[in-house]
Amino acid sequence: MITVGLLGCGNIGHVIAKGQENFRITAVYDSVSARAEAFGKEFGAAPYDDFAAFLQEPTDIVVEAASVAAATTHAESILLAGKDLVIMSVGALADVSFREELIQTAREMKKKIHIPSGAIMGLDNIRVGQISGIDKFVLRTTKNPKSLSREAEEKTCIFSGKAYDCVHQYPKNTNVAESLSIACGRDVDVELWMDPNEDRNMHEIFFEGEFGEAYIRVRNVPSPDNPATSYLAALSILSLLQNLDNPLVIGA
Ligand SMILES: NC(=O)C1=CN([C@@H]2O[C@H](COP(=O)(O)OP(=O)(O)OC[C@H]3O[C@@H](n4cnc5c(N)ncnc54)[C@H](O)[C@@H]3O)[C@@H](O)[C@H]2O)C=CC1
Ligand SMILES: O=C([O-])CC(=O)C(=O)O
Repeated sequence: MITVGLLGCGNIGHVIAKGQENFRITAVYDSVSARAEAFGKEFGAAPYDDFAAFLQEPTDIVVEAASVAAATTHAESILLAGKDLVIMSVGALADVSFREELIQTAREMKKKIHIPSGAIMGLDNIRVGQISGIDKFVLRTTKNPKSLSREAEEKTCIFSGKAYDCVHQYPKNTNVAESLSIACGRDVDVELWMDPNEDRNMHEIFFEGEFGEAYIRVRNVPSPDNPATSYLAALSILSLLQNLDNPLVIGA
């Protein structure tokens, strides 16, 4: 049975705890220690308020489902502790030198860094962008203003530019922009819209290159406990964890 350490006992943490199958969450850490305590009690995991002690637990893999700040602070020490790592707050990897250092550490430690598909679909084959020419790559994200903790009377574009800048301005809402950039091997173009008439978290991907062209549209149900996060993002980690020890690997 794969043992998991969970960094971040929020919305995503709860979804994966409820779906434990082929893996067990045995240790949890949250900067709000009452959350780790309550989570530990509900799901039978050991709660920690000291990160070094959390890493001492003999877990196989740590799932970061907390924040870009948490991923930035803790990713390296997780790998150095000899654990595989799942990063949900992918915006942390927008800093190329930080990302390269992490990959180097993972290589030296013979550990893996997993980036789940999260709130989008198609991340697998978007990797063809690394081996074949791309003419255009645009991510258009549209969310209800509530999901962005904002208000708006009408559909409004609040960002248009590169993923690198978008994840710094909207770290809780655009991790997918960085996942796509890493997958296709270039800093992709991003538009971020808020629309009071849209009740889903919508991501549209426009991708053209040597392979042909693709248009992917995902209209995600927001998580009831955190409308910024699509429910699909939590399901995506769950699917990754449930299949870690599956000999049959599906997708690119
Ligand atoms: N890659 C993707 O496609 C997606 C990524 N996300 C990201 O996943 C992460 C988790 O999302 P949710 O569970 O919905 O968030 P949430 O806000 O419901 O839960 C986050 C939990 O982490 C804790 N936390 C925050 N910073 C921390 C730190 N520095 N150290 C320890 N604990 C910390 C909070 O106290 C909270 O309990 C967020 O960063 C979110 O932006 C969300 C959706 C899609
Ligand atoms: O959950 C979503 O729809 C996307 C999201 O917040 C992110 O990329 O951080």
